[in-house]
Amino acid sequence: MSELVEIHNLKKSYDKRKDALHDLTLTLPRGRIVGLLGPNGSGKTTLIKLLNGLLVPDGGEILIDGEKPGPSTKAKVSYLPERTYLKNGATIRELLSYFQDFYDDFRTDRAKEMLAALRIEENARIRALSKGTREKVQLILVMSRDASLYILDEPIAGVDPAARDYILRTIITNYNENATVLISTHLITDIENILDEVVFMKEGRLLLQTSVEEIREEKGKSVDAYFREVFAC
Ligand SMILES: Nc1ncnc2c1ncn2[C@@H]1O[C@H](COP(=O)(O)OP(=O)(O)OP(=O)(O)O)[C@@H](O)[C@H]1O
Repeated sequence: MSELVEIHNLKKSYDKRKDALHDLTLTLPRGRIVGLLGPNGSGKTTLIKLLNGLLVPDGGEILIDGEKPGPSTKAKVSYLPERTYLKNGATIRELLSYFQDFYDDFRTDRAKEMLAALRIEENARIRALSKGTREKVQLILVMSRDASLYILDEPIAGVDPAARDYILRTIITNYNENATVLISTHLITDIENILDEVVFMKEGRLLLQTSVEEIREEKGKSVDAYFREVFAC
């Protein structure tokens, strides 16, 4: 079976003086949880937007399950953006039905179970929720799809530490073994226990792609400690 994501010589610049992504080549296998890590401005969100078809590359190619980002890949990719996009006036129950109508692979029962575990009321309106609860709701909606690729941009930044553990467990238990989860975050210590591998980006380029096991065994370090060493200012 081919790799789930193949990226070849990808290039993107917002202005001519500097490339946000420069000749990036990367593959993501199926069935892995991958940390997309790098300092501020290294190109993580740009890559994520390109994977979701929200930006168009200036050069190179992205293939998801053999297809360029577009309507048919959108049906296979479940995306948690950096910022919340939920309609403020909607209740959670309305959002569940909206997701059910919109995505064939949405599992309402799974979403309800997670909402109940985090004691989030389905009657609540989004505008009445705290920022962290809104983020939890959004992540629950994204993880309740049976997607091939989950792309999570900073999924736990606004969530309290106790809920982080539940959310990370939710991520591990709610994706099928052929799916891949790509997680961009600066909270490396919090997530490194669930990661299979990491991609380090620097200045729009791939610096390193390796398994977490290799960092632990060969470098004798946690991913967080290794990241701090590699990117020391
Ligand atoms: N809309 C934009 N217009 C102009 N430049 C942009 C835009 N978005 C990103 N950039 C630039 O592209 C580069 C990569 O930014 P990007 O947001 O992809 O990085 P990032 O790794 O996600 O950063 P962070 O960790 O801070 O979220 C940076 O130099 C940034 O200033």
